[in-house]
Amino acid sequence: MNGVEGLAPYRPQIDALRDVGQMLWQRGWSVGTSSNYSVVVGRDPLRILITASGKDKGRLGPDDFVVVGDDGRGAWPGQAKSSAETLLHVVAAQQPGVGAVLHTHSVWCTLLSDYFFSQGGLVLEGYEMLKGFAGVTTHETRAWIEIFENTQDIPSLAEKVRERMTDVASPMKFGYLIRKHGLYTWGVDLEETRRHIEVMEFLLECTGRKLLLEGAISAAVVA
Ligand SMILES: CSCCC(=O)C(=O)COP(=O)(O)O
Ligand SMILES: [Zn+2]
Repeated sequence: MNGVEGLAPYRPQIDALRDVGQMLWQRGWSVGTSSNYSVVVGRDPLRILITASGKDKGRLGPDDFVVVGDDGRGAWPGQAKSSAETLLHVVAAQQPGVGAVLHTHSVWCTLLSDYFFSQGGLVLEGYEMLKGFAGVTTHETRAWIEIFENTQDIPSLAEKVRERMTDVASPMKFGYLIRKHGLYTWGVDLEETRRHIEVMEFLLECTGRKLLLEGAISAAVVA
């Protein structure tokens, strides 16, 4: 079996990820080859279909994907190099109820992840759109979105993320930010994860624009 022959059983999932890539690129959240996407295609052993590294996410080709196992390595030889951030997908996919992971690099995520970094995270609260997150039934919800320092040491970041996703007392829900880098979200399947990323991006943009508005109003009051 050569590198891409093994992808044949996963054509429906590949097509779905290509569509998501086009949408996220059009929204401006996955430009310049940034971002990576995955879906779980097997359990026992874990198998994740993930984007190959360095590809234009708005124009993903049918062979721009890799199937990896829980060590983040190709499940068979000869495949392309998987995303540089593969282990962040593996850690999320290893958690119960996670069937897909999407990572984006929007302008608002990049700026807010730096602005709120010293506070360890940011709060999303009071917005009706919070009900777009699975299990949330009221706008009177307080979602804490954690921010991790950016690093090129992905195995070490993956361990930090694992600790917070498996924290029994208060596990991270919905997603997290990486400072000056981007957003990771997950869900039971690609449909739910796509909704989560749209909701998260919407709420982060609200947070950023509100800060700008408040700044403009206080400047006007002073003047
Ligand atoms: C210009 S994108 C820098 C790398 C990155 O953060 C990313 O999301 C894409 O990396 P990949 O290896 O998955 O293509
Ligand atoms: Zn990234």
